[in-house]
Amino acid sequence: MPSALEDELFPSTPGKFKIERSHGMNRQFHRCFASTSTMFLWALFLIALTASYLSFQSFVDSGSRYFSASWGGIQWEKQVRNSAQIHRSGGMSVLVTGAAGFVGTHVSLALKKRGDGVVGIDNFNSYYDPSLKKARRSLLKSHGVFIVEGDINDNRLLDKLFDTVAFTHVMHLAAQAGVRYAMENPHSYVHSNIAGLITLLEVCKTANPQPSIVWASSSSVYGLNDNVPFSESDRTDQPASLYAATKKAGEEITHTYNHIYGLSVTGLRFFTVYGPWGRPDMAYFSFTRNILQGKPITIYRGKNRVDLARDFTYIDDIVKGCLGSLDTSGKSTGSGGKKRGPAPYRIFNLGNTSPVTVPTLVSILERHLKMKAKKNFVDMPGNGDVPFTHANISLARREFGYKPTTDLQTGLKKFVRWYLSYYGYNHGKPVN
Ligand SMILES: O=C(O)[C@H]1O[C@H](OP(=O)(O)OP(=O)(O)OC[C@H]2O[C@@H](n3ccc(=O)[nH]c3=O)[C@H](O)[C@@H]2O)[C@H](O)[C@@H](O)[C@H]1O
Repeated sequence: MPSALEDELFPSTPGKFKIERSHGMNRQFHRCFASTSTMFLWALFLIALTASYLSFQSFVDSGSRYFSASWGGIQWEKQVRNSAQIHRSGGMSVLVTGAAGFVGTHVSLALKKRGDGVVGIDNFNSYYDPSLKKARRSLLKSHGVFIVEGDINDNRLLDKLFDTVAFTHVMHLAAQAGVRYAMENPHSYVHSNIAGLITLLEVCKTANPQPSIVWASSSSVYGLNDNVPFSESDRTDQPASLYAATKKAGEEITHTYNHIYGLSVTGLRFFTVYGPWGRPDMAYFSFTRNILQGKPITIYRGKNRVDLARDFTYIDDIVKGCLGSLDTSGKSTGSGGKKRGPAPYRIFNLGNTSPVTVPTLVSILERHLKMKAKKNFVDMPGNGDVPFTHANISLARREFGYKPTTDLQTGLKKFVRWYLSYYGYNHGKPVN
């Protein structure tokens, strides 16, 4: 005989229905009641199942976070504090974000060499070969600079760093770089250049004392501006790429934090920085690799076959600009998230003031490499590039004596020397 529950679940035999009807209203009421309580039991069961799944998930998440965290602990704190030690009078302790990046490595090294305290943070992402970033980390380690592996979106890590060291300055260089890659992976620009920036500023605003912030904007904010040379007061509301748009947004976002919380902010518009330990995604670097490997290179051309040009700026000049900015940044005025008075908000171009065309860049590389490039000229695709850049640097010169001294010929010679010593002529694989 089928049970009552089976009856509820399988009321499909026509004969049965007839019998049930003949039992009248009382039977109907019991059926209805039994059906509601069954559904109620099932609902309870499902809720309990979901709740236990969710709590298991959060246990797994927090567990994996705990176990995979590469930071924290007494030894870690000791390394952070040692790295942040200041070894000159009037020195600063600087948190350098993106410290395993191209500019980050050079700036960290220069600060350390003059006796400032430096702690780096870098997420070692794979936008380009992470082994180059790790080699830069080893270089910094040999000079006493410790890089914490972590993301600037991790506010717990940032809080912990500020709990461990009272940083006087933040040199914020962590970013998703690259103009054309923004069409491939737009969200990575939002993640690093917008969300990451805000996470960092939130931590800086509540830190006590608040640090002064110097950060990397970009020449690309000038976008379709055609006033030459580009001055800081020129319009920057016509970005040509999402990369440029996120950097411009960064300028507006930092202004807000300066205005509301009294954070001292200096934005640096870098103009196509190049040099030893550079970024493999940039033209001068990938051209070098391809020329050495006998592979063709693509040279973009503008409208009416006009050559593209960039105000290529050598890394050592950029480093001087970064240190000059840190030295003159002025203090933040807030504390505990409250503004106490107006704080400096500055923006500077850091360029070279002498644009060079891309074909000229290639011929300089050919000379240094003693090899001919296989050149493919193609019309510039609509991918965010701008036809030329040219910096007016008078503001930075006036404020902290910024004066670039390395021309492209000299700078590329140093780059090629480094490239060959790092990768050798067998290209691609580091020699050590
Ligand atoms: O100043 C900046 O704010 C930016 O500078 C840099 O961007 P760009 O000036 O675009 O440098 P880069 O890619 O080296 O291309 C150089 C030239 O080579 C041309 N180019 C490029 C690639 C190629 O295959 N062929 C080619 O002709 C290309 O059309 C261009 O004319 C940084 O990458 C960026 O992160 C940001 O910091």
